[in-house]
Amino acid sequence: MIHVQHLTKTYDDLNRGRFIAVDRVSFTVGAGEIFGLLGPNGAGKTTVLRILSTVLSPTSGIAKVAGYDVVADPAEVRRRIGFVSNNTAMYDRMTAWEMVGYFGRLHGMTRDELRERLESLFTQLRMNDFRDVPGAKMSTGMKQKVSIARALVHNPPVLVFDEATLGLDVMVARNLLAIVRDLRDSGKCLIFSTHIMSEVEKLCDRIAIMHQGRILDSGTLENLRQRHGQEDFEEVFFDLLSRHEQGDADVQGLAISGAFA
Ligand SMILES: Nc1ncnc2c1ncn2[C@@H]1O[C@H](COP(=O)(O)OP(=O)(O)OP(=O)(O)O)[C@@H](O)[C@H]1O
Repeated sequence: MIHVQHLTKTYDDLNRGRFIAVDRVSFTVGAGEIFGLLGPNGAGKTTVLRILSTVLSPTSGIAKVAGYDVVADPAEVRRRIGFVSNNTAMYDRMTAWEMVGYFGRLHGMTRDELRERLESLFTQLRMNDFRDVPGAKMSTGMKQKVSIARALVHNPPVLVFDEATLGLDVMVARNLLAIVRDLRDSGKCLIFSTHIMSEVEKLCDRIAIMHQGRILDSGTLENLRQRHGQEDFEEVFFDLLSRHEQGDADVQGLAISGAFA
């Protein structure tokens, strides 16, 4: 479903000069799988996800969604992907129902298709009790559900969650994680980016640890624990980051050889 190979993105930054935000990143994600991108601020997670959703173009490398290349077929990619972040803007005067419907129309859905889809989405995400509440009066949890419904309205097979739990209280965040699991169980292909270790531990089928634009290691939680001889995932994470910062030859070599891809 998602195929990323040697993806690289450089920015020409006034202060830093030519800056490599994403450095030869490779991974694949299948249907019915949650792939976690875990990394500190500035690791390059959002840049990867923006390239996948065709908002940014890569400098080099390949990114494909459901078989379509993000550079060659951006419109086909957009039909098959939904993007959820933590800062989706709401229209104050539109109700939840109107807002999700508006995005469905942008995707070219007909009136009848849309009515049926909205009924089922509002039920699935338990949004019926606030379908007529305008954006200005929504709680943070309601807004987050609207942004998930917006991303799901055209029923894409691939979904991207970019730091989606940031700023949510514990209950709302739990609710979001439960929705992500349900989506996985219904066969969707999901990427979930976060800097919160416990979220990937609880949620993700496979995890890639990203730092300074590179994937330092990836695999199931169990693979990562075993490979690094640590039961505690936090230790695995900090060990990898500090070895990378010290320029450890093993970590560099493995990343370059693609052993962690
Ligand atoms: N338009 C831009 N011009 C220059 N540098 C940029 C630009 N956008 C992002 N960067 C830099 O690229 C690097 C990766 O940023 P990115 O937002 O992808 O990281 P992230 O892992 O998502 O972190 P965060 O959690 O802080 O969003 C950072 O050093 C950032 O400053």
